[in-house]
Parts: sequence; C-alpha cells; structure tokens
Amino acid sequence: MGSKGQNAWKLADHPKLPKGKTIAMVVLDGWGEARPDEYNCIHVADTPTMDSFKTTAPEKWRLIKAHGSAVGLPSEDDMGNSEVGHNALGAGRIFAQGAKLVDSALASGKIYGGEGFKYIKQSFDNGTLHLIGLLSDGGVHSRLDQLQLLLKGAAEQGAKRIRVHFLTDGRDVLDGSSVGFVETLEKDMSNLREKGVDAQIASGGGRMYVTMDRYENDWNVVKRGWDAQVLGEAPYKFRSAVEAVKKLREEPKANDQYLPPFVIVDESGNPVGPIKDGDAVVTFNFRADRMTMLAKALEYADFDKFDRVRVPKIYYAGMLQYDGELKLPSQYLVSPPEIERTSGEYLVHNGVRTFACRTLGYLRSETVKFGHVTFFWNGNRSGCFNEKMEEYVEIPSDVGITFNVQPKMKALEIAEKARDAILSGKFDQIRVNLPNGDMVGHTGDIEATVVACKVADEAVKVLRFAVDCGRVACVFPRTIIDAIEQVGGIYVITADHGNAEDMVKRDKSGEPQLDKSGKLQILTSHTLKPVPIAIGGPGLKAGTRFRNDVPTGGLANVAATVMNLHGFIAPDDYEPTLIEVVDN
Ligand SMILES: O=C(O)[C@@H](CO)OP(=O)(O)O
Ligand SMILES: [Mn+2]
Ligand SMILES: [Mn+2]
Repeated sequence: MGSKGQNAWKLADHPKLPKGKTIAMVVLDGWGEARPDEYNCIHVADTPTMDSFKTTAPEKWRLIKAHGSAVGLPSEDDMGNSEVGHNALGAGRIFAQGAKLVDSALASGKIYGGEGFKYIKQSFDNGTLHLIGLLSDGGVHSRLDQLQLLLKGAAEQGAKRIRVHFLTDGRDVLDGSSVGFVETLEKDMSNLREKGVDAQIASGGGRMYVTMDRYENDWNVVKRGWDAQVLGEAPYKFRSAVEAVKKLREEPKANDQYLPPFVIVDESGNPVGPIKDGDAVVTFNFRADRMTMLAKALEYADFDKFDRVRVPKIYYAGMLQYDGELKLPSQYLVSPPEIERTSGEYLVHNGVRTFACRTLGYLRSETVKFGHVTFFWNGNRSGCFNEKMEEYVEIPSDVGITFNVQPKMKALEIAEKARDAILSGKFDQIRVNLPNGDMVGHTGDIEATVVACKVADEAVKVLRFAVDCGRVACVFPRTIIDAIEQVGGIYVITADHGNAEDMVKRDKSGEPQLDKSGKLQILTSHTLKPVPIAIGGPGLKAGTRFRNDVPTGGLANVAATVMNLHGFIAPDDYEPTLIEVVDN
C-alpha cells in the first residue's frame, strides 16, 4: 500500500456526516450482555450511564458479536478476548487469527516444512527441544491439543530430547483444571518415552506470577520464569509435575493463575531441564502480548531488564512472530495474520489533509491494558504510525496485586486524562480502554467485580462537580462523556468481549453449575456473549442511528462506523458500517 503512495490511503468523504468532530472511543474491557441474575455483576452493579444508553436512545444502542468466527477464531465455541477483539475493532475486517492459523499449519503438516521449524531442528541431534507456554484448552493464548500435535510432530521429525516448561492457567479455564491438564501432559510424555524420546516436564508456575506478564508491567514475573526454565532454579523442587501442582494448590488461597515457580528434579536433586547452549526453544503460545517479554529475554543480546545470569546460545522460535514491527522473534513456526491497513493508519493519512498540524488519536489505558488500544488496535504493531499525529500515553498500573483488592484500578485517572485530551482540542479521536470489568472479573471475586463495573460506568458517565473559584461556582466536566458534551463531540462506547456479565459456569439451560462437592463453579474467564455499542453526543448528526439490516454485526463493523463519524467512507473491503443517517 505504501508504495502506491498517498492516494491509496485517501478515504472518500461521507455524503452526510461532517468532519472535524471530536470522537471519544471507549472500550469497556470484559463487558458483555447476559441474563440479569445475581451472577451478572454488570446487572447487580449500579451502572446508570450504560443503562441509560439502552433505555433512553434504543436506536443508538445495539449488541454486536465479539466471539467465534466474528473475530476470526476457529469455532463458535471460542470466547472472545482482547487480542482478537481489539484487532477487529481497529482493523475493520475479520482476519483468521493465530489459533486458526496454527490449527491449519499443524493439520496440513506445513509447520514442519517452514523456516522456523528447520531452524530449531538444528538442535535435534545434540541438543534439547524446550517448549514453553500456557497449558490449557482455553484457546486465548494457546491450546493443549496444539501442544500435543507439536510434541508428536517434533518427535517424528527427529527431536530426541524434549522438555516442557508449562504455565498453569485458571484464567481462561476453571481454577483447579491445571491438575487434569498436567496429568494429560504427563501421559503424553510417557508415550513419547515409550517411543524412545527422552521427554519430560521440566518446570512450571502460574501464568500471572511466572513468565506471562505483559506490556513490561513487571519484569520480575518473567525473571521468575527465566530462573526456573533457563537456570533450573526455583523455590520449589519436585520429582513430578502432577505432584507439584497438587501440592502447591494445597496452600491456602493458592490458585492456578498464581502458583509459584517450581522445577522438576532427578533422583540426585538436579533440575531435569535447564536450557543450555545448543538447545532449541519454542514458545508455543500463539497470542503475542504475554510472550513478548520472554521473547525479548530469549532473543536480545543487549537485554537489560533483569540479570539473566547465564544466556545460553539457543535456536529460538515463537509459535508465531509476536511483533511485526520489532520482528520479534525473528524465527517463528507459523506466520501471523497480516493485519494491515488498519483504521488507525487510514485516519492518520487522512488526518494530515484535513487536520494538518493537529494530533490524531490519543490512546490510553493503564499498563495492564495499554497495548490493547495501541498494539492490538493497530494490528499487533508496536509504536505509532506518525508520531506527529498520535500520542500514546500510559498510566502505570499497580504492580504485584490481584485486582480484586483494588477494583477501581486506575479507571478514574484514565477518564480524567481522556477528559483533558478531549478538552485540549488537540485530538480528533480519543481512544481509551477501561479495564475493570475484565481484570477484576478474572479474579473470580464477584463482590469486587460488582465494584469494578460501577467504577467503569462512573468513568464513562456525565458527572459534574462544582468547585468554588471565587465569586462564581465553576463547573468542570469530570469525565469522558461530560467533556464530549462540552466540546460538541461524539462518543462511541463499546466492549471487546464479555467477562463480568457472567461469573459462573452454567449448564445447557443456563442454570449455574455446581461441582461434585456442591460448590458453585466460578467462571474467571471471558464469555461467548455479545457486547453493547452505543453512540451519541451533541456532535452526532440528527437522524444518525443504527441500521437494522446488519443483524449479524460484530466488532469488525465498528471501524467503518467510526470512520463515518469522522466524516469518511471506509475502504470497500472493510466490514459494513453499523450506522445510517436518515433525513428527518
Ligand atoms: O489476561 C489475559 O491475557 C486474557 C485472558 O487470558 O484476557 P484479555 O484477552 O482480556 O487480555
Ligand atoms: Mn479484553
Ligand atoms: Mn481478559
């Protein structure tokens, strides 16, 4: 596209909608629509703002799909997630996502003929193949069946010594399910051993405490993993991985997400699988955000985020390339989806013309979600398209806590920064992600999630507060919509996938499911539910409303919608807009 020059980026004018409106694009993370019962935290919480969209302007509120094929996932049983959700929101089209691409590369066997596999194969004669990743069938970051196929395939391709370093999940799947997954993996290892492959589990730990941090929030998480996986050092040592997970889960408050790191040792107490010179490493997650930090530690010669102590010379490949801009990692088994010509890039190109010298796109969230509205939004691309046009600002998240103890997170700080950006007049699009419903929903703490939903709603809402500034009481706009009202702008409020609207596992008829001991099964994961989208604000031209001829609309339809609201028609291959303008 770039080679075709500037004209190729030019968007046609919308026949009815004007340019120059300030647009607040708000993504409520993990905010779906589900039946209103006591396990629906959004329903239980006081959420007057989000409720009012639905009740007061039904023609400007609707539901859109956020899971399965609507976001490029292999099946309708695949829940949505932030990566695929924000990809679709930003790209305006549905791309076959990592999960699907890995499925087909494994099914066709093409994965074994690719450059990445040839690269790691160099270790097979004299070295060990290490596989590091999330062990579950959640399908958000990785899938157990893909790991199983890869193990089998690698052995058939000549790998003689294999070590698996796993992270337990409990976030995309039920807490406690780790034991079953580790038992399955143990069985696979033993099958491989019967075939003459020296295969063992070498280390483990909970995904949120070991390895799978993101957006450089807390490097200690990656270091704990490095120590166990590479150096073979961890506070806990076990002879078997099943025993490790069972034992560590006995600790009060222990859960799969936060298990401490451990290594598996042999009869003399030596770790069975530290990573050494000449070995190969594959990080088998297909999703990028929580593997990028480890990828940097494994690949970068001048890495300085923590002391690696020993840096083995390895053949490293990612399941996918995690960052197209950084080309990280340089070797990978499956090519990632090529998410190009995203709406952000189009808007930057068109903004030069219309709003020269102005800044387009002010994007923010706190660290744990920062990359969602930048990296994922822009098609898994780090950095801006045009530094003069975009400003990406980040509020540091609290580190080292689970968010049920701090359900407010930084929502109000995010909202206030967004407000300031709106009022500054320097930006045309202000994009924010409010993480509360999702991050607190993942803790499985229902009470805290109710608070989280209330706070997210507050961060959006019109709330004026008066300050006595001398003789007159000044009224300052407090939050996002209030600021939009003040500047005559437009708001688009939506979500990337469900989470907080359903906190229990349900049977086919939708009733909460109990486990064998009669206990409610808490759902920490995302859901298959649709999400709301609402548009409004004084800048929205009269007669603008949702069309009713796009009943199957999903997140990918939002980009064309927002382009319209900026006064443009989306490119032909974008999913259709959700809105129409009717003459009154
Ligand atoms: O925390 C994460 O990594 C995922 C769940 O695995 O959530 P989200 O897609 O909302 O980022
Ligand atoms: Mn999300
Ligand atoms: Mn989530």
